[in-house]
This record gives sequence, structure tokens and C-alpha cells, in this order.
Amino acid sequence: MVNIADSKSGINMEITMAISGFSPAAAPPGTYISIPKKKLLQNNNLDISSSNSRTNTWVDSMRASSPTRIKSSPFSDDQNSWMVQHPSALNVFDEITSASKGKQIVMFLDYDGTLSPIVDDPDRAFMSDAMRATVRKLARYFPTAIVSGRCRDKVYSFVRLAELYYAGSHGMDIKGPSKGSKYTKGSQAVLFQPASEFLPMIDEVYKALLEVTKSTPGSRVENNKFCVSVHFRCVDEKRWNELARQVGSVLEGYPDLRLTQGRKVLEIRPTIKWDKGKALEFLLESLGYANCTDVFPVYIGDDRTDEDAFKVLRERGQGFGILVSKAPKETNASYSLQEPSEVMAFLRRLVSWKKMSLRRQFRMRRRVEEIKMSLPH
Ligand SMILES: O=P(O)(O)OC[C@H]1O[C@H](O[C@H]2O[C@H](CO)[C@@H](O)[C@H](O)[C@H]2O)[C@H](O)[C@@H](O)[C@@H]1O
Repeated sequence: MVNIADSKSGINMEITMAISGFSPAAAPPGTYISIPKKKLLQNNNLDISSSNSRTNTWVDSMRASSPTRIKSSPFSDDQNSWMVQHPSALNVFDEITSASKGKQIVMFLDYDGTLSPIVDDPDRAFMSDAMRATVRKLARYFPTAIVSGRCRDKVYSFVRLAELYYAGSHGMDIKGPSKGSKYTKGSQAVLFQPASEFLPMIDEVYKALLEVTKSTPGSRVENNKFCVSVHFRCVDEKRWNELARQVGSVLEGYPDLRLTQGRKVLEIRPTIKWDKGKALEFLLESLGYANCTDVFPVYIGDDRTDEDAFKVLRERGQGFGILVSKAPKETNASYSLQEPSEVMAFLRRLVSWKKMSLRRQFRMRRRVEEIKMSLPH
């Protein structure tokens, strides 16, 4: 185990032997690596100061519901042109697989809204058995990671597949497969927690938010270990202003925290330069694909927080993102799927395609052997 600690900033990271390629883990066991706080902290670009205008901005954003949504009616011109720019991954399946030719596909899957349908009660966002079986098969053919805003243990309790990588708390809590996977070498596992110094603060904020939002019916506070979610899906819209004020009153005392928004949820997290995009890069490095041209990452997600990962893929010019959405949204993803059932159909096709191409390769190799054997020595 490599213990990475910066005594000045108090930032601690524990890495249980990263797989390969990731530079901090290359340090000899037991050594300490200093990570300047400046490198990890970023400017809090969201206004969490106390003011009415701040509350109004939040409420406007909450009203937009899925904040990156472009207003349009079904089958409007907007929708049609959006679908041209972001075609269904099912319709262009052959295009996608031929782009991946000769490269290792690595799969990244968001959880809520991608593998499980959105429901009112976050504790009941179960994944179907059919989806679990599909993801299990997928992981046999491709390294697969679940990247979620949820606490890692919670998302694991829903997915229950030990052969996957998990990046919980928006990528701030990464763990490799606990069950043998052909993509891990020996018993090496990976654990990366870049925000561990924030644990006591997050816990404190969670408790304060629980207390202050008690008077708002329908609100729900979820402790996601390195971040906190305040749900407003079941709060009457007339009370969103009140809820935003309550959250703001708590955050005032915590300049090292920032606020982002997901689907009917306010998310409070540390102001470190770490997100789902960074988690994707970390996982690719851990898998040994740091500077490789022969890797093809595919990230499927439905939320604004998934945009960080879509953006990384665009910038790297590698693989692509698939946005799960029924409505047009501003996105860095290249393709779209409408809902989790389409995600499952896409994953199944990917598995069938891979099986077929492996069989084809096997037949070709056997044929070559037969020809070689039939040649006079
Ligand atoms: O990154 P994700 O895996 O998509 O996690 C993002 C948030 O997902 C959960 O909330 C969302 O799903 C709930 C259940 O369907 C729904 O009730 C809620 O309105 C959605 O925002 C999770 O509960 C949050 O903690 C995650 O941050």
C-alpha cells in the first residue's frame, strides 16, 4: 500500500497499489508524496455567498430541472436537428464498432438514469436483474467501470458485481475489482480517494443540512461520503426557494465546498479539481492506457456531472460519450440513447458483436493453421 500524504495541506490519499501506469503509485511502498494543495483546490466558481440573487439563481436552475435541457416540444425542429447531431447509438451501431476496430473498448457507466430508471425514492433506485446480467456479460469482454455521484458502497449494493471498477462520490472514491478480473494483474487492486481530508467536513455539513431542511416537506438529504445530495424531486415547487435558502445558509460557513446540480438534486462537494472526467482518466491510466492510441473509451451517462467525462473524451479525441436523454440537451456526448432500456439493448449488441468478432478471429486463425499444415514441408 502506498500512503500519499501532504502534511502541510492535510490532504491524504491512500492507494492500494494502482494497477499500472498511474504515476503516484509508482512510488516505492511506504513513501510519501507531496501534492501541493494548490494543485488540488480549484476556485469555487459557484456563488455560495449569502444573497437573495444567489437563491434566485439556484431556484431558476432547479426549475430548469435537468439544467442543460433545451426547451422543445417532441418532434420539433429542435429535436430533429439535435438527433442529427447526436444520433441514436443503436442506429449507428456499425459506425461505432468500426471506429473501435483494433482498439480496446473500455466501458464507463453512470448509474442513476443510465442503468436504473429515475424514481422518487433514491433508496429504491434498483437495477433490474436483466440489466445486471447484461453488465456482467459486458465486463467479461471489456474492462468496465461504474462512475456515480453516489457513495461507492451504496452503488455497489445496487450493482453487486465484484468484477467491476467503481468510482463513487463523483469519482472521488475509486476502487478496482474485488473479484479476479482479467484486466487486473494478479491481486492488485486500486483505491484512490483524493478528497479524504474533507470527510469530517462533509459529515458535519450532512448533519447540518439534515437539521435545517427538516421543515421542508419532501426534501431529502443523502450522505454520499465525499459529497452530499439534497433532493428536491418530492418538494413542492413553491418551496424550492425556501430549500435553496436553507442550503445556502449552511454552505456560507464552508468556502471549501461547492454546489453543483443534477437531476432534481443539489450536490455539495469539495472544491477540488476532481470530477467524473478526472476519474475516467485515472482509470484509463490505472488500466495501462495512459498514452495509448489503441484504446476506445465509451462513457454512457444521463446527467450534467457526466458532461465532465464526455468533455475529456472529446478533448482526447478518443472513444465517445453517449447521453441518455429523451429530450435535446446541450452536451459534449456524440451519441444518444433515450432511456435505460435502450442502454441495455446497446450493451447487449456490443457483447454479441464482440462474441462474433472473437469467433471470426478464431476461425480465421484455425484456417491459417490448416493451410500451413497442408503445405509441403
Ligand atoms: O451519477 P449518478 O449515478 O447518476 O448519481 C447522481 C445522483 O443520483 C441519485 O439521484 C438521482 O436518482 C434518484 C433515484 O432515481 C432520483 O430520485 C433523484 O432525483 C436523482 O437526482 C442519487 O440519489 C444522488 O445521490 C446522486 O448524486
